[in-house]
Formats: sequence, structure tokens, C-alpha cells
Amino acid sequence: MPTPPCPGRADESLPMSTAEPPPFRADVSQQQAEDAVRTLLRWAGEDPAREGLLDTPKRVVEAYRDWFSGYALDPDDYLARTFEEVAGYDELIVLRDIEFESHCEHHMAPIVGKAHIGYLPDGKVVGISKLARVVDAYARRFQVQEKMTAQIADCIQRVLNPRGVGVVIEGAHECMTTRGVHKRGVGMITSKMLGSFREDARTRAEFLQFIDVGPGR
Ligand SMILES: Nc1nc2c(ncn2[C@@H]2O[C@H](COP(=O)(O)OP(=O)(O)OP(=O)(O)O)[C@@H](O)[C@H]2O)c(=O)[nH]1
Ligand SMILES: [Zn+2]
Repeated sequence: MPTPPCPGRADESLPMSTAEPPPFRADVSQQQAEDAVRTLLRWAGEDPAREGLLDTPKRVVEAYRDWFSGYALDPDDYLARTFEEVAGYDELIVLRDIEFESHCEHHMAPIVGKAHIGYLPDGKVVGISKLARVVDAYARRFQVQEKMTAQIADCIQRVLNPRGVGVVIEGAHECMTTRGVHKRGVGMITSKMLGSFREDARTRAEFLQFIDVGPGR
């Protein structure tokens, strides 16, 4: 995954009108991105010069900086620092109900949901917030839920080399609710199990019991 220059406002304390944000990517200017939004507005039948829409391209581009900030992040970095004090802990560690916001790569429509992560450490234990940061770094990209699920599991396996890792994601896809087939209340559940989570039925069962996925809880 190529890593473009770091996004973000040069000085968060400046108001939007005076702070010229750095380019999200070197090869697409802020102006080009805003023009693309103007084109879509015109295409939809609007007049981008109308007062209420004057700042809309800038706002949309700012929103994109937030929603797609994950491309500038290397999720592996979050797992670099491990805790020596708990290095001997060898039971299941589970973080459940990690809320995320993403966008589907097919329609650029929001996917919102929760991720649940478990791992069986083998000497490397990380701060729990770092697992949530890994989720965000992958969620803030154009995604397919299956791919995101695997990316999170692979990242934890690659960096922490635990005895096993499991990732379960529950997602609601707005491309299915606000357009297309128009089905509300449909949840997609995906999972990726590696190591002992894949090979040992008891570890897998304990993890699934801990996260207790489903509408009943
Ligand atoms: N497997 C999977 N499918 C997804 C995900 N996000 C969106 N989709 C589906 O991707 C498919 C794209 O299908 P296409 O037929 O190319 O697109 P479309 O004509 O807009 O499809 P409809 O949504 O059925 O109107 C749709 O069935 C979406 O529901 C995802 O994360 N995983
Ligand atoms: Zn979609």
C-alpha cells in the first residue's frame, strides 16, 4: 500500500478560511478535488455558485481528509510497543464492540459497525487502544468488509506473532439501505481466524462466547 504524504491541517487552530491545508496527495491538488465536487453538484442538477453551496466543495474535501485518513497510516506502527510487565500473560485477550466508520469501495457509501478482536499472546501484549487504532487505520479507507477483516487479523498476526488471532466484524452497508436493494436492518458478519483460533475449536468457541455477537445481547 503506497503511503501518500501525511494529511491534516497545517495548523488546527486557524479557521478554515485562512488555513490552506496541505495536499492530501502530492499528485491531486485541493483545487482539483474541490472542482470534482463542483462537477458532481452540477451533474446532480445543482448550481455550485448558489450561496448555500459555495463552501460545500471545501467541506466535502475536508470530510474526505477525515474519512480516508487511513491511507497515510501504517497500522503496524501501532503495535510496535509491547508491555514487558504482562509479557507472561498467556490467556485470551478480547476487545469487543470497537465501533468503526468506513466506506464501501463499490459505491463510496458508508459502512458502520463494530469490530471484535481476540488474540492469544505469545510474549507480546499491546495496549488495548492500539487494537482500536489498527481498526481505524484500515476502516478509514475504501473497503470491502471481508478485506478489512482479513487486514486487521493479518496485521496483528504479522506484528505480534501471537498463538492465534480472531477478528469478527459486524457491518451495516448504506449502499444496501439508502440505495439499490433498499433493505434496512441487514447486518453483515465476517470473520478471520488465524493460528489457534482456526485450529483449536475450544479457543475459537471461547472467543465467540466472549464477544457474544448478535442482536440478542
Ligand atoms: N461481499 C461484499 N459485497 C459488498 C460489500 N460492500 C458492498 N458490496 C456489494 O457489492 C456489490 C456490487 O455489485 P454490482 O452489481 O457491481 O453493483 P450494483 O449494480 O450497484 O449492485 P446493487 O447494490 O445490487 O444495486 C453489491 O452487491 C453490494 O451489495 C462488501 O463489503 N462485501
Ligand atoms: Zn457499496
